[in-house]
This record gives sequence, structure tokens and C-alpha cells, in this order.
Amino acid sequence: MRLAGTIFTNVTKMLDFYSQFNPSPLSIKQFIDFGLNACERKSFLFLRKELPVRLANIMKEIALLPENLLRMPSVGMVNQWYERSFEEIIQFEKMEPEQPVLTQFCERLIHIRNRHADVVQTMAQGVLELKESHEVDPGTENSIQYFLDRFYMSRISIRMLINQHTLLFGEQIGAKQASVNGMGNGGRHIGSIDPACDVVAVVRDAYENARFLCDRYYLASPELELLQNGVSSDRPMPIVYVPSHLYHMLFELFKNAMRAVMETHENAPPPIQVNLVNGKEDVSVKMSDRGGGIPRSVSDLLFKYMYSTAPQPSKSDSHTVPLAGYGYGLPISRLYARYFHGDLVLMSCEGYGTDAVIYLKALSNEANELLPVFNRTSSKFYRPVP
Ligand SMILES: O=C(O)CCCOc1c(F)cc(-c2c(C(=O)NCc3ccc(C(=O)O)cc3)noc2-c2cc(Cl)c(O)cc2O)cc1F
Repeated sequence: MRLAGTIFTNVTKMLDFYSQFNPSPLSIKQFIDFGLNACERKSFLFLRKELPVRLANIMKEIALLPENLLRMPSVGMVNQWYERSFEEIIQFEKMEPEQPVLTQFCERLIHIRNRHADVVQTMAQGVLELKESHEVDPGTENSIQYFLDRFYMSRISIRMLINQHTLLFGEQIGAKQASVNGMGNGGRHIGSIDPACDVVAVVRDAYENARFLCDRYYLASPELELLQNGVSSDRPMPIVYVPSHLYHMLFELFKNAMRAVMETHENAPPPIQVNLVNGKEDVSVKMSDRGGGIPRSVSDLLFKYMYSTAPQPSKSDSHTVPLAGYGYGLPISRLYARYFHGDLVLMSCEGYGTDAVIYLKALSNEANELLPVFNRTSSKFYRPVP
């Protein structure tokens, strides 16, 4: 089959070509500055190179995965999605940056984003297939942890680029008008970034939604005590950030804190305290609960993909699904924090309670994307040089 052979070698050649470039990290400030007078042609010219570079870099790592994992059906499916998306984007390599190519590119990005919607669950299924079919030695577990952190960080970054382009230039109602005069959802969002994202509002939103699940499962829920610099306050705290990323982290932490508190208090659950501090370098969001805490040996496990991969509770009896249900909530929340050079740390005092701190960069020019780079160092991690 000459044709199939030809296509195969072409894609492999293109993968080798694009994977030799390092991904180019952008800062939140660069996203904002570009978005304020956004040019679809420039965005197209940047993305038709940068997206294949980021895809190729992580696809090279997928190829280096331990054989046992790579052979799992779900991992094969994810790999196929990446190959197909890579091929679809490199078709724009030589096209003129005019209409209708620009619109076709935007539509193709939306199609790709939809294709990859279930990558996290599908990879978790692949890890589960591996756990259930093979003995996993500590070395393999470390490789999988290393890979999945880089794989999900890469995915966060690719979806960020796609979201910025489709929100600024997509055909959504009012998107064009919004991007032209900076109107649209409160007149200030630049794509998925809110230059005046109110941390207080996102904390309350995440709390109310986690509380709804808590009330439904435990028929009660802890109150929220909101502090700023240690003093009770409702004053808005605007930062430049991606609200959906901040929400994802806070919702996960509230679910875990509520579960710990409700599991250890039949009645009169102690409140969950959130203390916001806007420093010169860091914005800190500390969530403190008195849910009994966990030993250090366990808190390390909570960030392990292999540990937190368990058969999903069946969706049917959704009311019996525990508040925190062995998703990848915590490790991926930490990736969101680290994506713009922040962090998410757990400090638990077994027998008392747990503090979880989200650190964000206070200055948008320091909030640079943290991107995995495929190179000799990373590939050695997978298969030590014989
Ligand atoms: O759904 C997910 O993705 C994550 C699912 C994750 O599910 C968990 C969960 F929500 C909460 C806890 C937990 C416990 C607990 O459970 N303490 C009782 C026990 C004491 C000892 C041991 C032991 O020795 O093994 C185990 C539990 N104490 O503090 C926390 C706690 C954990 C985090 Cl990450 C947080 O942000 C706030 C917290 O209060 C543990 C979870 F595991």
C-alpha cells in the first residue's frame, strides 16, 4: 500500500521536524497585550507553527511511554486523536493567511478542541487498564507520573492557545463585536483572561457550588469564613488571571475540605476559612479546614495519578457519588496553578486539619506559561540510556 506508507513517512518526518523546536511560552501580559488589538492574521501565523510544535513535543513523549501503557487501548485512542489533530493543523502550513482560510482554521481548532474533550478521562482509563492487567513497578509508576504531569500541562497550554484564538476571532455571537470594542461579558475579558478577575467572587462561586454537592450528600455543609490579610472582608480583590482556572482549583479544594470536615463532624461542622493575601510577588489563597487532616504519607499519594485512579463510581447512582471521587482533581489543579508559574501546596496536620494554599503570580509579566520541552534530558527519564 504505497499511499499509506507515504502518508506515514510524511507525518513521521513532520513530527521530527516540529519536535526539534522548543515551545514558546507566553505570559499573561503577552496574551493581554496581543488581545487588546488582536489581529487574526498574526494569530493564525503564530498558531499554525506553535500548535504543531507543542503537539509534536508531547507526541514524541507519548512514543517513549512504557510499552505496557502505550499498548493500552485507551492510550492508543488518545495517540490517534493527537496524530489526526497534528495532521489537520500542518495542512495550513503553506496556506495564505486570508479568508476563507482564517475562518477554516478557526473552525478546525474548534473541531480539534472537541475531539480532545475526553482526553483526561480516557488517559485515566488507560492507567486503570494498565493497573488491572500488569504489575506496575515503582520505576514505571514514576515514569507515568512524570509523563502525565507533562502531558496534562501540555494539554492545558494547547487548549489555552485554542481558546484565546477562537474567543477573539470565532463566530460566537458578539465575539467579533466584543473583540473589536473590548465589550462582551462585562466588557473587559481578553479571551479566557479577565484583567480584573475578582478572587473574592470566584471563591464564593466555587464555595456555593461545592456546598450544593455537600448539602445533597451530607444534608449539611460547613460555613465559609472569608478573610483578607487575616481580617474578615468582602472587598473585591481584582487580579489578572483566567477565572476558569482559578475556579477549577478552588472547587476541587472546597470539595476535599468539605468531605474531610463532614466525615469528622456529625453536627456543627467547623467553618472553612479562606484567607486572601495580595503580596508584591505572590497572591496567596489559603484554605484552612479542621477536618482531621491526613498523615504526610497519604497527602503525597493524593497527587499521584496511579493512586487516585480507581474504577469510577457508576454515574447512575449519582447521589451516592462521594463528594471527592477519585478524579484527577488534585494533580490537575496543581498543574493549573503551576501553568502560570504559581503552585498549589498541601500542609496537613494529622489529627487536626488541612491547609491548602494556591499561589499565583501577582505580576502578569511574571505569569509565564510553564511548558514541558521534549529533549534528551526528558527522553532519558523514560528509558535510561543503555
Ligand atoms: O476526588 C479526588 O480526586 C481526590 C479525592 C480526595 O479525597 C480526599 C478528600 F476529599 C479529603 C481528604 C482529607 C482528609 C481525610 O480524609 N482524613 C481522614 C483520613 C485519615 C487517614 C487516612 C489514612 O491514613 O489513609 C485517610 C483518611 N483529611 O484532610 C483531607 C483534605 C485533603 C485535601 Cl487534598 C484538602 O484540600 C483538604 C482536606 O481537608 C482526603 C482525601 F483522600
